[in-house]
Amino acid sequence: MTAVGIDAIEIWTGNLKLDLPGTFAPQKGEDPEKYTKGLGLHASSFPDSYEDIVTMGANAAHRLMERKGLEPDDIGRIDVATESAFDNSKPVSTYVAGCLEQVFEGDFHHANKGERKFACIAGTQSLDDAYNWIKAGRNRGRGALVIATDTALYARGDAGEATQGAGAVAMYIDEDPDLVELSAEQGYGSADETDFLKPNQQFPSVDGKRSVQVYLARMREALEDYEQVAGDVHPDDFAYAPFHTPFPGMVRKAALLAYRHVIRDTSIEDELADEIGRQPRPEAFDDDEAYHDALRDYMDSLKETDRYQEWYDATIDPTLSISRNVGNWYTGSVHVARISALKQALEDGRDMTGETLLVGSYGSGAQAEIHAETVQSGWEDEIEALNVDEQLEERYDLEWADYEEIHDAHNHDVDSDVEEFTTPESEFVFDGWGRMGERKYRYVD
Ligand SMILES: CC(C)(COP(=O)([O-])OP(=O)([O-])OC[C@H]1O[C@@H](n2cnc3c(N)ncnc32)[C@H](O)[C@@H]1OP(=O)([O-])[O-])[C@@H](O)C(=O)NCCC(=O)NCCSC(=O)C[C@@](C)(O)CC(=O)[O-]
Repeated sequence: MTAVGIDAIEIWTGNLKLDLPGTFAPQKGEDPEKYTKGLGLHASSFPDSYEDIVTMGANAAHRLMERKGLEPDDIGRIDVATESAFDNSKPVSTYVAGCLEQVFEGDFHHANKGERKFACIAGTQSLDDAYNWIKAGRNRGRGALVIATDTALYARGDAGEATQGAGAVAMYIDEDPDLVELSAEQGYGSADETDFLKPNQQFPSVDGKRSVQVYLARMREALEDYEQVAGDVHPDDFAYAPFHTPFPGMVRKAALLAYRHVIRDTSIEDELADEIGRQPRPEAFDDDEAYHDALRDYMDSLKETDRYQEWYDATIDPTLSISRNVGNWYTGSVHVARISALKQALEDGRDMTGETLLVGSYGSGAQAEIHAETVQSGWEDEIEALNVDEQLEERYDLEWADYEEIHDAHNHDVDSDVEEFTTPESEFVFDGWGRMGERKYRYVD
């Protein structure tokens, strides 16, 4: 069977940055360590006044197409995953195609375009659509462009304001991919939940504490479902586990639960038994409460073991390095985590070809999905070609007053006219409104 997966990937961060411990925490009267140690966040990315989900998505796709020498004719689908769309009918992918047609010869008239919505998991669902389209043989030798782009803003004063972010990830899905092959096996955990939603409103209604619990519950279901099709997962089976990362502290919680689950009935549980005992089993308890108390105690002890900490440092921590500095990119977040891990592997000189990634996506509302990816032999060139560090370094560092202005500039209910903080260069920019209320874009050399 032909391998199908991600051939190339590019990211585009919003051009502005908010320093969370340095600028945000003091204004909130909070300890900076709530951000750096608690949430695990140092900074978030924001779009400048001329940026939005279209410019960020088109800029990431432009870089990707140029680098891979792709022409519009090579692309048979453009799927955009976003939960920040500004139009209930015309998909963002049409705007992105319009942008790209300004800089490439040819057009995308024969490409199928769409938009996917299911909170943050829509990016992974778009990968599925592309994978299925290619596997079904309907692609006529062409690949799919998948773009995950979001401006994750919360209402001012909402607890979620700490976890904002903005950026896009563009991926080219093709046969015989250079980066990773996607597994056919997938596991799902899905339920009708009311934890985070935007009922025809720009900023989310969110029950933050509950959203954390729902994330953990759905991820666990997805892992169990994945094991039904792929067999039991063992920690030695995968090199990294990139997870949806609304903030690194969320993944810290998920990783501990996942580790407990995957070491159950393995030699690792046996080896740890002298130090912390064996995992509690429900049948040994008279009631649920006693079982859950025992489970919590076991997890507290597990977290402190060298064995767990070494696993966490090697397998999870490398997936969080970009997220720490950009915040939540919603649909792009798990794809940023994959890049972080592979970037760390490259910096460590690790040979990743043939290694497995266990990828956990999540979207509020709520659904989790787990699948595996096999790293391909072209991965080093793909990751080496990224300019993530330069992009992050070049962001304009917002003062508090700037932050207030730029939040207003992107608030659909506020009529504000904010000067740009950065000067666009070799990128698409928002260029005003058309006669039917459409957004217009232009490429700035
Ligand atoms: C995440 C919350 C709830 C945090 O809400 P909060 O009330 O601002 O923060 P907190 O008081 O819970 O503190 C956060 C952590 O910092 C710690 N802390 C506190 N102070 C200190 C200190 N001085 N030194 C060290 N640590 C400190 C504190 O103990 C805690 O750690 P924990 O106990 O949870 O491990 C909020 O930011 C929020 O509502 N965020 C938005 C929702 C969200 O991100 N949920 C995540 C799961 S849902 C999801 O991932 C989906 C999503 C959001 O991406 C949307 C989609 O799918 O489309």
